Amino acid sequence: MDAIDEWQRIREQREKERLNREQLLKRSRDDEQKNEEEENANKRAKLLEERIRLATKKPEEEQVELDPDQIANIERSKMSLLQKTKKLREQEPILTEKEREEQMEKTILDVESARAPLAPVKQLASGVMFDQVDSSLIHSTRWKPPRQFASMSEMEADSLRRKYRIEVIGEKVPPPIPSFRCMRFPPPIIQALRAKHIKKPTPIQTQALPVVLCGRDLIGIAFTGSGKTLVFSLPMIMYALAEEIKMPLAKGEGPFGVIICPSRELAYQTHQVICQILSFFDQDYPKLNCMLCMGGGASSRDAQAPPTSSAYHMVVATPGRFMHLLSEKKIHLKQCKYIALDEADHLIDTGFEEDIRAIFDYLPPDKPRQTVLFSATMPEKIRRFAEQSLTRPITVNVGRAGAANLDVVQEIEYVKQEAKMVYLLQCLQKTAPPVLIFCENKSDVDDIHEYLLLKGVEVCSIHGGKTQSERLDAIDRFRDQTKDVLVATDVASKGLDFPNVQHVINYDTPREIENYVHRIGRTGRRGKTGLATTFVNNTQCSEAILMDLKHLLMEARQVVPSFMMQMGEQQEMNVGYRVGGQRSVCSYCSGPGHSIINCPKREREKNEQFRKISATDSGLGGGDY
Ligand SMILES: Nc1ncnc2c1ncn2[C@@H]1O[C@H](COP(=O)(O)OP(=O)(O)OP(=O)(O)O)[C@@H](O)[C@H]1O
Repeated sequence: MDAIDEWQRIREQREKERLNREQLLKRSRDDEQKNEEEENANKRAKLLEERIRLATKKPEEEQVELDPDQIANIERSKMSLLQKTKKLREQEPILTEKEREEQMEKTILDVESARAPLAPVKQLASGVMFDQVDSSLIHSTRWKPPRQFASMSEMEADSLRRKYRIEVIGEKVPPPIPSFRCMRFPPPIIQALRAKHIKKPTPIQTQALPVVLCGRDLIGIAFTGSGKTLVFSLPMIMYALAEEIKMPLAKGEGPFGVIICPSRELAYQTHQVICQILSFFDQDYPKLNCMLCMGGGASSRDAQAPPTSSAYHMVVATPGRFMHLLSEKKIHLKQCKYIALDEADHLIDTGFEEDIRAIFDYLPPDKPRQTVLFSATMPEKIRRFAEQSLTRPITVNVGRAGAANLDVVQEIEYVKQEAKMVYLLQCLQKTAPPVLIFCENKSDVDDIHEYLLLKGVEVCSIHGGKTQSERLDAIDRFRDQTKDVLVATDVASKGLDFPNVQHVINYDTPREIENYVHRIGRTGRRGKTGLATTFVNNTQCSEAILMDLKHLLMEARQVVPSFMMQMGEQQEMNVGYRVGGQRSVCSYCSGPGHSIINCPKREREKNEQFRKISATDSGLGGGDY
């Protein structure tokens, strides 16, 4: 029994050993297979990698040799930070004083123009910029130049442009047309122009009207009083007329076009110009309405209620009020294809940029539209800004942007601060009325107004502290010549058109040369000559403005007083003006006597931003207007 048990035990033992051996053998076979599979997978991955590398290999990668930059990079990576800085300093090009200054100007300008361009938010969000949009988004009108002009060769067109000193930039520029009749305006418009003694287009109108009538975007630059208002008003009327004939507007509908102005006074004036023209449309033509939309509450007597009971084909507006109506959905821009920005530099430059951007956002992003920008001055910053925001715009330029009107005789007089008021009375004798007196501050306007009233002068005044009704009343009374003298802050310096102003007196020198150009531009309009007298003294004038003034006078071939002439090279260098240099205007404000580095306008705007003074719809930006 024991032997049998023993035998049984040995058998079981052997059987166990055999099973273990088999298991071990199987495991080792499995491992081998696994290894083989892994090896194959690795081989396949390597093969694939190699194929990808070969397929995507750039020719230069085939070179095994490293290029000098790669070597330098490797070397640089081994360096300490101090060594790297030293090396970079050594590699910096040695710039001359002038080159360094130019580089600095470029950097400042790049920073200043780096803000996002004007475009509907929807368009910006989808990454579509106006200059990249297809031509189906360009507003097209039915207007065509008459055959004799359409068939004009480019050479003929250029020679006509040279004759009128017109400069154009852009593709496929329509020909200049020196006749309103040839511009195919309907009889009521021609009659309305005749009634205002407007028979022949001014140079800016000769070229810019065909551009806008064709439906192209425009950047218009021309000196003060050269008739820019008609360039953006007449095409809007023509477009509204064509649309109304095609499909009359129902109650509450419209507008087809909008003009945005930076001040209520300017909006009021432009609205009047359009209404005067519309009053010549007889029963043979559809009735067109133009709404004036501006702030100022109940006092803004001509401002209309939003269109619920009637249709408005056109709107002239200030940005703040217009934005308000848009946001309250009291007005919409679904049918609007035409938008004009008067004094665009001023609108965009000051606190209105955000309002303008918001207004653009209400325009349908996928429909064609036409944008027209106009200004008497067009600093580089605004030009860049506008070029980014328009569709293949055409720039029409008559004279240097920011240059003074050559029809104005400019006189500069040194008057001590305490003698100014008395001398003012004497100065008023220089010409017959009407005379405009400009001051920087509201309190000076009030003082002069009171003083002249006491002296028996028929005088009225305007500044930002007065009610809207008082402001418009003063403008009307000066315009209809019931008053001989208007004393004003810069609220009246931009764009306002008074007939036959004989003399503009700058009681104090404006802080910026742009304002000087606008102020003196209130005279010498419609081709007539005018006189401008500016009081200067050393208590109130900055060196930069005096240098600007000196160069502006020289450019306009005016007499430069000897004390200004003596402002020598050293002072010119102090304010950054390069005598004999190629560039002689500030790329920020077009001032001819300083550079962007020490631009008084930039300085003021920076300070204003710092103090968080934002412009309101009350007039012209911040400041003591
Ligand atoms: N072709 C023309 N012929 C004669 N007068 C004109 C002509 N076009 C416009 N005018 C008149 O010239 C005056 C100045 O026009 P407007 O106000 O449009 O000038 P502007 O260029 O806008 O000036 P600013 O830059 O000061 O705003 C107005 O009284 C206007 O009626």
